[in-house]
Amino acid sequence: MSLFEKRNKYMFETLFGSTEHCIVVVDKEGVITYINSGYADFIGVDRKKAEGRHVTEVIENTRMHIVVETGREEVADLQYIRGDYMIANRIPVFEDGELTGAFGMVLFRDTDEWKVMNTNVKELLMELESYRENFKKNTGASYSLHNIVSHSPKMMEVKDTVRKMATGDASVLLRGESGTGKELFAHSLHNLSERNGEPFIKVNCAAIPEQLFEAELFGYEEGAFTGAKKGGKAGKFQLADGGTLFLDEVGDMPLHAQVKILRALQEGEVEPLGSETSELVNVRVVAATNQALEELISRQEFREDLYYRINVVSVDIPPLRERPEDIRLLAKYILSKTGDSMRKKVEGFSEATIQVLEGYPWPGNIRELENTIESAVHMADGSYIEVSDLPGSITAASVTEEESLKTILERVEKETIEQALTRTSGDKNAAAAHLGIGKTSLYDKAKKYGI
Ligand SMILES: Nc1ncnc2c1ncn2[C@@H]1O[C@H](COP(=O)(O)OP(=O)(O)OP(=O)(O)O)[C@@H](O)[C@H]1O
Repeated sequence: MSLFEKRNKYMFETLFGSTEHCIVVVDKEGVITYINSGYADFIGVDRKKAEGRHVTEVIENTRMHIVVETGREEVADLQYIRGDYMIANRIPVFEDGELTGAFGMVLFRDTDEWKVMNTNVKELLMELESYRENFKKNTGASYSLHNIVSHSPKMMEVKDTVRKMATGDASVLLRGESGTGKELFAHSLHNLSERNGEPFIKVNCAAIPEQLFEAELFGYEEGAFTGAKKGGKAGKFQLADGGTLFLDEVGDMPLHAQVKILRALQEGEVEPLGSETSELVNVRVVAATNQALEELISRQEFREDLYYRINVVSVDIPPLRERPEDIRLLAKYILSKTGDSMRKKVEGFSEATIQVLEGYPWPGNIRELENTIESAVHMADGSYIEVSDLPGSITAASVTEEESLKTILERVEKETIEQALTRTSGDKNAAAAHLGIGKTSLYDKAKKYGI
C-alpha cells in the first residue's frame, strides 16, 4: 500500500495538521498529495486546490520535484518564499526500495523564530543565497525532466536512461533531430547530477566563428591577439569548472579545436591562448548533435577518438512523428504557455485541428509545433483553434481526406476575400467586382466566414 494513499492523509493530518511548521508531501511525479493548513495559509493558497497540482505551480522556488527525480535528500537548504529565506528539509520516501514520493518541511516560517537566529548569520546567508541565485541565473540549467512533456513509452524510456545516467561523470551524447528537446535533456542531466550546484555552461559549436573557437573554449591572456580584451578572458571550460559543459551541435566543431578539446577532456587541463601554463579543469561533458557523427568521421570531418570520448553513453531522442500520441498533450501544454504570455483566451483545439496536427510529420519537431501554435493563437477569433487558423504549410500537408481538402479550400477562400476587402478598404461591392463574383455571393461568404 502506498504512503500516498488516501488514508495516509488522515495520518499526516493528525501528525502535522496543527504544527506551525510547513509540511508538504508529493508523489513521485511531484504532484502534491498533502499540504498542511499552516503551509497553505502561509503561501496564501486554498489547500483543497493545492492538493493534486504539481508542486512547482504552488510553491515558489521549490525543489521537491527535483528530490523525487534524484532520490537524494536535501537538508537545511535555503528557500526563498514570500519575501524571506526559510530553511527547507526535503526527504525522499522509499517503499520496498522504490521511490514513491517526498516529504518536505519548511522551518522558521515564524519570523519570531528567525529573529532568534543571529542576525549577522542570517544576513550573510541571505547575501550568499542572492549571489547563488544570481550566479545560477547566468550559468544555471533551468529545466528538469518534469518540464519535458510526454507520455509516449519511447520518451519514458529516454527519461529513465537520463535519470540513471545523471549521476556520475560519464560523458553523454544526446542524438536527435533539431527541436526534439536535446537541450532540455542536457539541463535535466545537470540538474539531476551531483554537480547541480555548480555551473552549467552551454557552447553552441555551430555559432562560434572558427577562428574564435579556441579563445571561446579555453580563454586567452591579455595581448594574446589583436583585439584581445584587457586582462584576458576565461574560456567556457574554466567557467564550467566543477559543473557541466554542454557542447551543442558538436558535429560543427572545427577539426583543429577537436584535438585540444580531446586533450582537455582526457587530461583535465586547458591552456588559454597566449599562456605558457595549463589550468586544471574538472568538467562533465554533455554533447548534442542532429548529425550522424559516424558519417562525419568517415568523411574525416570529425575525430574518431573524440567521438569515443564524448559518446560513453548515447541517448536517442525520438522525433515527434514517431510519437504522435504526444502531439495532443504537447499542443495543450504549448497553448497554455502561449495563451498566458499573449494574454489571449483560447481554450483549446477543435478535434479536426488535433487530427491535422497529428497527421503532420513535424520535420522541425517540437520547436515547429510551438511556432505553429503561436501563429494559430494569433489567427484564432474564437475560443478554439480551428483548422483554418493553422498555417497553410501545415494544412496543405494533410490533404489526405475529402474533409481536409474542403477546409483548406475554405481557408484559402476566406483569406482571398479578406485580402480583397483590405484592398478595397472594406467596400464589399468593389471587392466582389475585383474577385469576379456576384455581390450576393460575396455577402454570403463573408457571413459564413464571419468577416
Ligand atoms: N517534451 C517537451 N516538452 C515541452 N517542451 C519541449 C519538449 N521538447 C522540446 N520542447 C521545447 O521545444 C523547443 C526546442 O527544444 P530544444 O531546444 O531542447 O531542442 P533541441 O533538440 O536542442 O534543438 P536543436 O537541435 O535545434 O538545438 C524548446 O522551446 C523546448 O522548450
